Amino acid sequence: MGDDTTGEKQNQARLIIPDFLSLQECKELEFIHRSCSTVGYRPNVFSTTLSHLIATNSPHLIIPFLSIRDRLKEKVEEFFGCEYELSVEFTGLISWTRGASIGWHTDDNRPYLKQRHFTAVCYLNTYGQDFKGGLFHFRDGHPNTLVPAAGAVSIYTADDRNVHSVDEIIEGERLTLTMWFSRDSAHDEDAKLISLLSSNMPCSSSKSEELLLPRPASSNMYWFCRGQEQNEESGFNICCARIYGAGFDIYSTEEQLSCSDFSELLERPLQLARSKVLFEQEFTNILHALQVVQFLWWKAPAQVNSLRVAKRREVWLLSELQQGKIASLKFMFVKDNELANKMFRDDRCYLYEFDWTEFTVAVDELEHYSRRLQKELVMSLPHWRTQQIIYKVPL
Ligand SMILES: O=C(O)CCC(=O)C(=O)O
Ligand SMILES: [Fe+2]
Repeated sequence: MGDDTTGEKQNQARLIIPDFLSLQECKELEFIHRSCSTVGYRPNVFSTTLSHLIATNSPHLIIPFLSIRDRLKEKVEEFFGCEYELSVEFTGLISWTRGASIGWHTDDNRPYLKQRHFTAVCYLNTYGQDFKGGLFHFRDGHPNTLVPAAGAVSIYTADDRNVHSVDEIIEGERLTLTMWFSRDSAHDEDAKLISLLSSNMPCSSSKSEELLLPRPASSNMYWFCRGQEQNEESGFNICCARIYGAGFDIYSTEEQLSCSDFSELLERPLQLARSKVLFEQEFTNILHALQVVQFLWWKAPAQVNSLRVAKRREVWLLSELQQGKIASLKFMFVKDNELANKMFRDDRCYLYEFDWTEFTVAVDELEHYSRRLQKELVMSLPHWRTQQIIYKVPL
């Protein structure tokens, strides 16, 4: 994000820090977003909120947000001189794809947004490398244009000292971690999240050992259409499109693929295939399959050297019949293949030399990763309940 862009100290209205997050932190949040996001609140925008993670049986995935969230809040309070006064009003991963943009606005520009006092936007990927378009502009003052780069954060007041806009995305997916802070503790998201967690968490000791697997929300939250009109005859399911976009196919062992219950199909066990080869293991549902695929792409470069020996799984060559089934599934879940490809096809996943052994390691590694986060969550929750605040508990 440019050179020294430390913002307008004169009126203390904005602060830009180029390397606030490590690349590893950016990649981990990217993994979470690509595994869990739903269709967002504006055209061509996707989002992953903390409450959504809790509601879809993935509460442990809020753990990677915590230290970043704590550091950001501290930074905002320090810069604006309001130590211990702010509440987090919203935390979410937001991605913008082709066609998304926003004109001049302030972040408190609606009566129901007046509680938003400060904004922090962390850029998780990089202009020119991961997406084209999507430059950020402040209308007044300096700096006026920000070129998003992974790890940078931009902090500013949500009022009219910081009228801003984002250029249209031309290609790729522009990803941010966006947070809003309020001086009004009535708008604290932590209290709501803690109460959600308490009602959604497996609390008995036997259950807390059980591996948390994602549970899809209602199918319309994953259905993307041009112009956002809900239409099953056009558009596509974003979870399927992301799996296809990474070079995999989806296979179901269901005897009959019927169109009437087609969205339920994604809530049932599914298998993954690639280049006419089927992987033995069944995944619990489409979100679980998607999570495995995204985990592989997150970890792939490092995994080659992994010493862990995976439990062996078989792979089989697909029969003609199975290939037919794969094609009908694709036809059901991706009506607009051209649009799905434009949005989610990642050529890097095709160039990469794929290997089923490495994939098997990724499946096991994901389980270890989830168990580790789960353990941390179970240990942290009592502290959060007592303090009524969500934070990284030193364990
Ligand atoms: O992503 C950005 O750079 C800013 C987005 C924004 O202005 C908003 O969501 O209000
Ligand atoms: Fe904004």
